[in-house]
Amino acid sequence: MPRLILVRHGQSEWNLANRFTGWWDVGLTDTGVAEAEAAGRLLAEKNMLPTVGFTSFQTRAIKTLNLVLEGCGRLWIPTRKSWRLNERHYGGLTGLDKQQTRDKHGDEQVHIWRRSFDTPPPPIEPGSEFDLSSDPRYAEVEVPASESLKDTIARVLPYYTENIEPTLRGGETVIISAHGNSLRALVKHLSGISDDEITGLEIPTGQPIVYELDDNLAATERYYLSER
Ligand SMILES: O=C(O)[C@@H](CO)OP(=O)(O)O
Repeated sequence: MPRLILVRHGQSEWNLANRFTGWWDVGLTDTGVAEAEAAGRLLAEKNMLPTVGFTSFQTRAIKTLNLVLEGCGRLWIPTRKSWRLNERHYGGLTGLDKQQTRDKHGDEQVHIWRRSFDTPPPPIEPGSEFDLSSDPRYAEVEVPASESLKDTIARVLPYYTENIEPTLRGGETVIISAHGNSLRALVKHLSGISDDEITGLEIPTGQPIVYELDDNLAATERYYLSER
């Protein structure tokens, strides 16, 4: 039966610094590296060995995928990257300190920007230091000015259906290394979680989540590998 392993990147520099990150490209901290390495060792211990990998265009997820695969002796498997697996774009909040933003705009407003299903954060100013529209990695992509979780789902799910589902149907054990919100999009779809409930689901860094799937790719089980 096909299996899908989801892993959120290890702790990033801006997770640690408490800054809104989104599409901005930051590295892993030493803790993040250790989390990814431990995830790889866990996959090896549990004999849950990926045969195909997918990740985003963002360094923290790519590095996590590589460290996980190295940890389980699978650096050699085919991997594919897509911007569609990127974190949700944080718009004009990108780079701001989360606590300072709460102090300025209030807890309620910041909670809406962070966890509303369909209200996007304010758009990024064109030409701002965090504007990625001329980054060569996004040459083929219309970089959004900001995204809600709903917008994120609208670009993650077609990629899952068109590229990942056919791979799973081929009987592969697929690992996806991605981000809090691109993984929420997948968990919402696979576990049939409502719009209201999905925003409350927190996905921890560096903890492999396993989906056991049936032949129709419906989830029969979802569990944290560390709990088995
Ligand atoms: O800053 C971000 O891009 C995300 C993930 O770290 O944060 P949040 O918890 O607000 O979705």
